[in-house]
Amino acid sequence: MNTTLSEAYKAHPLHLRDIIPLDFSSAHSLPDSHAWSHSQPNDDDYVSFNDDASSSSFIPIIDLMDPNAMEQIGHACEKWGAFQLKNHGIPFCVIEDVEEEAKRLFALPTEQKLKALRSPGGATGYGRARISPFFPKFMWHEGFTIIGSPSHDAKKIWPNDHAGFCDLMENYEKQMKVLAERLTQMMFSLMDISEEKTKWVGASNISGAVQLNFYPSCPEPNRAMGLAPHTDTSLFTILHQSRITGLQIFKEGKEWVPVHPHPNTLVVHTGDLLHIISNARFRSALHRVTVNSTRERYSVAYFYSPPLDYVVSPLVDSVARFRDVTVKEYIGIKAKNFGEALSLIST
Ligand SMILES: O=C(O)CCC(=O)C(=O)O
Ligand SMILES: [Fe+2]
Repeated sequence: MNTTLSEAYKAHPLHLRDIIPLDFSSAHSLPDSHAWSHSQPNDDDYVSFNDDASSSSFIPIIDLMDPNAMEQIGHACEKWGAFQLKNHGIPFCVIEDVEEEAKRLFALPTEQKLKALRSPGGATGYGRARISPFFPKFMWHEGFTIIGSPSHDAKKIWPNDHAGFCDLMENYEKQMKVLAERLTQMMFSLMDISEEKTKWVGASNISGAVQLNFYPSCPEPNRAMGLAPHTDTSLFTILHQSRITGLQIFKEGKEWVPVHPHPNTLVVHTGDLLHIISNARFRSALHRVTVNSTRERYSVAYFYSPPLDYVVSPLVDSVARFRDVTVKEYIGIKAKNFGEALSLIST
């Protein structure tokens, strides 16, 4: 069982108030604790998706079977820090089954979900987004984090009926890992990184996690926030989003752009660790999630990172913009300093 990523969070315990979500099923108005001061745009503020729209307005959709996929991925990671991926090889039914299990989980009564509440020093189970302590207001969101086997947490929720959930999640994690390895090899070959330095790819002790996200429909979506702006701590993240728009990427430090869901495509975000390894060539994507008044939204994120003791450093020939840091150390810096983490390790 891979519990390594949990180790990195033990030293950074959270207060229970930053872990226990609101009981959204009984929230018929927006409590002050969840009311963000300024108006949040939602997807109604954007023109609906249209394939003819200017290609520079939407993150690129890349076909993994395209002979030029690697170059396209490089370009997307430089410009956007994100892309959508089709023909990725993960069977549709695998993704659909995981989304169904996420729906089954989040539809449970609050007291049943709270049985698997993340412990203050823990990394897995049910709870608010980990970034909650860094914002003055809470988010319109519930999450469930899985590292390795989810059986320990799932058993608390479904004492006699957790095997199906666990099998589907473990299979999803396994399949995502294979895809992540393929993408890592592509990104590393774009940067001319030698095989000597990428021996960890394919190892069993990589740091991987699956995050199930639920955004209930919200009585005042324009004053609420699904997930506040953040970058992922991972090397990169592979995300499945349900058919509801909500995810937005901050493009080139200028504007929020919606990432509209497309059937059978996965979203890939560059994370902080790839930002460091590429010496800021591949930028970690600042992203956030908006909510809406009528539709619930689900997403499933797979975070992929090297083993905890791997030393992350810029693996390019130019002057290094970041100092060396182990994955575990960087997770600690991010857990304490959030948005300042990259600048704290800048040279
Ligand atoms: O729900 C989404 O689309 C994004 C989720 C996300 O950013 C995360 O889990 O880190
Ligand atoms: Fe994220």
